Amino acid sequence: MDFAQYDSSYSQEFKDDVRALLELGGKPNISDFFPVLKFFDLQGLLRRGNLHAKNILTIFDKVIDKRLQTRSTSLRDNDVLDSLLNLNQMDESAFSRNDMRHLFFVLFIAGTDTVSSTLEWAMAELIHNPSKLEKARSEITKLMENKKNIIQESDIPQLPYLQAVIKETLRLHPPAPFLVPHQAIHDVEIQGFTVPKNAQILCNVWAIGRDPKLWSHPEMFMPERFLELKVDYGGQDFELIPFGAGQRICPGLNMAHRMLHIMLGSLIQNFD
Ligand code: HEM
Repeated sequence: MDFAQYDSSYSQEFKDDVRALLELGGKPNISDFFPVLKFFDLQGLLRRGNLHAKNILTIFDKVIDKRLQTRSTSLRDNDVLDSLLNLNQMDESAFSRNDMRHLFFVLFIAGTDTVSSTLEWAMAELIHNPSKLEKARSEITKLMENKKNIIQESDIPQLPYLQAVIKETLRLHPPAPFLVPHQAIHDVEIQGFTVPKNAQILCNVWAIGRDPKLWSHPEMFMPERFLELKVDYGGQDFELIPFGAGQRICPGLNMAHRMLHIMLGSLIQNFD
């Protein structure tokens, strides 16, 4: 079963369920404003979300079953699934099959649509701004002149304009526009506002990314701004936090950083 095979029915089903779950998660939910209504799930968001989540978990079950059939009794260590199955076989109580299904669930939900939607936005912005696309292409062509292969991870630091394109895309189109809901564990005062204990906190990074007090011409796609600004999305510069910040910052940041640059870079390098 190969998720990367675009014509496989599993990968299509899986993609549709992930997309549907993320769309449901991004919809305004009346229960966020009136928590007393949570139980009634008036918009059916929870009910529909649970259906898609169940489908995804079933697909993982099939993947795990198939691997269990093909793998021999000895412990193999070929990929993440093998390593997790080894852990599970060594001590089922320490790492159960259910833990495995849910670990894959969170990794795939958090790590697929976020990267693909950022890539789609980057391509859309570049297509609407052909001079910026040309600038990105010439930077890549120049660097790769004497190299035979497509962009590698080690090339990323030498591609400042490509890096600026990714930052500018995440500024304008953060895939998690409100980050992930957090909860205040005690009363806290921030700049004169009291946030009461247990309040749900949504951080509007979409609005921060377009705040005219922070960015000049905030609605314009201008990667050049990042060539001068020393601002990064590592969680230290609060004007650009598409991955969040602090203790719960996205653990996939480094992987996403590499994937975004390599994928966008090789698309620009190889297609017109
Ligand atoms: C453009 C790509 C991505 C963006 C913008 C992004 C953004 C985020 C954000 C905003 C959060 C919540 C942070 C918070 O609680 O405030 C998060 C959490 C998370 N992300 Fe990412 N992410 C991306 C890619 C990935 C990838 C590739 C993976 C792994 C394969 C991943 C795995 C996770 C996980 C497991 C969490 C939950 C962490 C926790 O609950 O503490 N993400 N991400």
